[in-house]
Amino acid sequence: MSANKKTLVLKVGGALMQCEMGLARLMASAANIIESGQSVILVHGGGCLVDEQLEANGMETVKLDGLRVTPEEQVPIVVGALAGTSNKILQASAVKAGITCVGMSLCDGAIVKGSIKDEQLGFVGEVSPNDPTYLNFLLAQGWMPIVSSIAVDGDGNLLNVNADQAATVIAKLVEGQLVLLSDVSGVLDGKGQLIKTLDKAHADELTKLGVIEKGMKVKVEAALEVAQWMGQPVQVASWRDAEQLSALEKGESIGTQVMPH
Ligand SMILES: Nc1ncnc2c1ncn2[C@@H]1O[C@H](COP(=O)(O)OP(=O)(O)O)[C@@H](O)[C@H]1O
Ligand SMILES: CC(=O)N[C@@H](CCC(=O)OP(=O)(O)O)C(=O)O
Repeated sequence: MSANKKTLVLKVGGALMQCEMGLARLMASAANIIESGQSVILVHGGGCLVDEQLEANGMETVKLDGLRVTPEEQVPIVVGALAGTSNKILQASAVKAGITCVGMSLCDGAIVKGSIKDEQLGFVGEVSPNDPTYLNFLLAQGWMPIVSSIAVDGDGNLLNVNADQAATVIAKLVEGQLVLLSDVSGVLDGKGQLIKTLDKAHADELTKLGVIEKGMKVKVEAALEVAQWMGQPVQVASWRDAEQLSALEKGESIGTQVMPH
């Protein structure tokens, strides 16, 4: 791997797992980027798969400010949908695209420290960067880690972590370039138009107005946190435009550029 290129940390949302064409395109782009000498880490969600699995088991989905309230009885279903089904769907697609990948979660190699975020949310985790050794080892082999957002705390509780928040921690761990890929072209304004650049003041204003809400509120907060931490913009874009990812290398922007200031 080239030493002067930052590792690309791509976060994909759950809707991708239900779109075969989107999956194939994303993996083809990732394969090209890896081929060009840049390392890639894929961090993924799977919220819609969790919703489906909960419903199939007669359980309710409750969210607070974009985060799933996760009572103890839902933990096995959440873990199965994220660390199991979602992770393996992505691995299968990566292998098909010729990528050597390793399926993992936030529980592996002590990469992060996890704790319960807020008792109100149940088994929802907050994570902080801990030790990048395992990830760096995988990247040094030219392999692509595929990371689900399941973590564990010091007491051995499995925790459900929002995948955008998981991606911020992975980006910090490897000091990588973070791109949050969702099912929308980026952050949209009140008229549904794409916002090309977004700073904190503008994001706060749109959040107050209710234009940025739910999952996008969590995503923008995650993007702002990493942009400020790294001192460089973070992109929020669509996985439907995965072929545009190569434009990033040329310094071009895709989707919404979330600014550090
Ligand atoms: N201002 C906004 N711009 C774009 N999407 C928004 C906005 N506010 C709320 N959303 C919602 O946020 C969703 C993306 O967040 P989320 O569902 O968590 O995505 P993912 O699963 O890809 O992480 C969009 O599909 C949209 O429904
Ligand atoms: C605590 C929390 O909200 N966890 C998320 C984890 C999955 C996720 O974030 O998936 P997307 O990226 O597809 O939204 C959830 O259970 O839905």
